[in-house]
Amino acid sequence: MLPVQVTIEALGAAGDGVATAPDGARLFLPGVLPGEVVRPEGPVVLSPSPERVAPPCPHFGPCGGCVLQHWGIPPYAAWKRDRLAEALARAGFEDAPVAETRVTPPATRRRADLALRRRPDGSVVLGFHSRGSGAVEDLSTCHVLDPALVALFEPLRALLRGLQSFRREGSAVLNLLDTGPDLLLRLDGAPGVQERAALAAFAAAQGIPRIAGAGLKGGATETLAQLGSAGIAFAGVSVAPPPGAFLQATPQGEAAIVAAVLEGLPKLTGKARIAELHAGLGTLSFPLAERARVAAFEGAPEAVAALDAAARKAGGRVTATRRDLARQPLSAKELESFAALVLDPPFAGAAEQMPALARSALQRIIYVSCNPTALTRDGKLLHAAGWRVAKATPIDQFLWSAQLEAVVVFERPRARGK
Ligand SMILES: C[S@@+](CC[C@H](N)C(=O)[O-])C[C@H]1O[C@@H](n2cnc3c(N)ncnc32)[C@H](O)[C@@H]1O
Repeated sequence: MLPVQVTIEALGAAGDGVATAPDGARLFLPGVLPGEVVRPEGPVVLSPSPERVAPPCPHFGPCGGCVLQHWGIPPYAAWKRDRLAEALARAGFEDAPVAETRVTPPATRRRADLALRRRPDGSVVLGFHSRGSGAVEDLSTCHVLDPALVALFEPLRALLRGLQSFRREGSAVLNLLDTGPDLLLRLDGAPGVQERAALAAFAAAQGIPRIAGAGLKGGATETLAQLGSAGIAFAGVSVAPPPGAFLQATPQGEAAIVAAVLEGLPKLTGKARIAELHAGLGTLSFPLAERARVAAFEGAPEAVAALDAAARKAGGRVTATRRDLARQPLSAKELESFAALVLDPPFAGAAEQMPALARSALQRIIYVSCNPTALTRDGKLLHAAGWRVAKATPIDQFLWSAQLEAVVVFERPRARGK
């Protein structure tokens, strides 16, 4: 039986409040804050925290996109900073210098993967997955997404309602590029000739240069409508991303990551080279290339092709190599010629690459992390090999979520006498 009331001790990694029941059981309760007295059934807040604020979005609660809109920004940002400090402490870096959290503003997210469902009456549900269930929250608005993407919700619903190739479920990946919104539709049917005409008319009406399609379970991506070029620039270099490509979630988050990465570089001589792992489209490669030559490695074939084409046009300071770094990590020997290394691995981290990094002769490793648990695991190896943290910067790319992005600058202390 649930206790009558509990006090919230802290927030857990998923943003739920943690409390201890009288019988010692740990309770995880959504929508509460540290210090609040709460009736667990509901939960019902009996004494609200002074840090509690009114959530701005009408979908907050059921929508799984945000979990912390009810918390004031200063304590929320401090919580994210503490989580980074804890992740590093668990790796052995007890006193790592952790900067203040760089928080990104609302209404700036430029990438959304929206779930789609067709109701029995033919109408379309479009939104993020509901919290704790497979259902989809039908969104009228969104306070984190860029308004240019929110403005597409209703027109997309109307388009999808008329598409026979959308039977029961699908998703719409929207990337807001410099050239406008880029749309990738993953549907449970294949659009025919007439539907392609409807998609082209939709693209023209909504100022969408490209619409691509793919099956629900992945497979080949094909262009369904192309009215113009799709592009985005990094440090002034224009890249043509494949549909649905990875982008840093907000321009402000990207700028904060780039700034922290560049700040973490050592002094570089004219001939210095930087190794960059998990380079994607070159978000970091081109800013890095303003400081040194960059050898960029990336596993996804479409991303590396886009990066390579842009790099060649830009004059060759970036070389792009396709490499699966989980199967074929760079060896300590291969790393010898680099002045510094930047890695920005996927959520799983870089377990296979870390042993070679730890024992390499590198002096600096700049680790861009989107997963504190993987950062702890990967950081442990560096700690054991004598590395220290020169600076760690938490970056709140996913406002009001429990996710945490960070740039951590690892430095090898110089051997005595050198
Ligand atoms: C977090 S994204 C970062 C991309 C880029 N640095 C950026 O800022 O846009 C991680 C990248 O790692 C790549 N990746 C994932 N697994 C990989 C692997 N086994 N080998 C090489 N690259 C991989 C993904 O394709 C993706 O581009």
